[in-house]
Amino acid sequence: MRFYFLHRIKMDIDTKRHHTQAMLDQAELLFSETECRAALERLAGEICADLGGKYPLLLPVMGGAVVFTGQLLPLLRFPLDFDYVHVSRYGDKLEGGNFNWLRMPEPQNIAGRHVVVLDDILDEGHTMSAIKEKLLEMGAASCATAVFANKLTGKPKPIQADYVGIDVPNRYVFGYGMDAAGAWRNLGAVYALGPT
Ligand SMILES: O=P(O)(O)OC[C@H]1O[C@H](OP(=O)(O)OP(=O)(O)O)[C@H](O)[C@@H]1O
Ligand code: HPA
Repeated sequence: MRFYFLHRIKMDIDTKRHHTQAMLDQAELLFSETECRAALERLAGEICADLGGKYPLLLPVMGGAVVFTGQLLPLLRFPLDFDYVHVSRYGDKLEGGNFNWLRMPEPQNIAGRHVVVLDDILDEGHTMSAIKEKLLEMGAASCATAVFANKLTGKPKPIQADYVGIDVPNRYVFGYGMDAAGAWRNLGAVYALGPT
């Protein structure tokens, strides 16, 4: 019986691995690793110029911001503090739903600080807008926003990011921290989902 279940789990994982690989094989490369690096370095230069003297508090939005943040931090050679926000409204889906607030920093760590929210993508803009509103309510002195990718949705957004790495077309994109059905956050380049 135990063998049957282990065998079953392995088959499920094999199927999932196969589907996940197929997703990448059918995807379109939008920005290569070299192009992503160049965009990151430009964006880091802008943040250094504007915020280098302000001892800001950096707040990545987990989990999509993990690659962007990990690549960006070593380029910010000035004093800063670090904490994180964890909120999700897509989960493994391709369309956003209700917010699932999983973590916000303690209000006493926000009050009076210049905060910089980091995220992988600004799509409809609801996530960044809601986070910024909360941080200002918590007493942040200012709230700057930086996203690696800004999606050109062609629709009005409740917020525009102050710092943008790349503009992506109005398609579902993944890589560089952005997931496709939970997978492929680990890619150093940015892809658009192919036909399903
Ligand atoms: O601009 P919006 O339309 O609000 O979408 C952008 C948000 O969606 C994704 O998060 P998601 O909810 O998928 O959680 P994740 O970080 O776990 O991927 C992404 O990381 C942004 O936080
Ligand atoms: N890709 C990955 N995650 C996302 C996207 C997207 O296009 N939009 C919102 N979250």
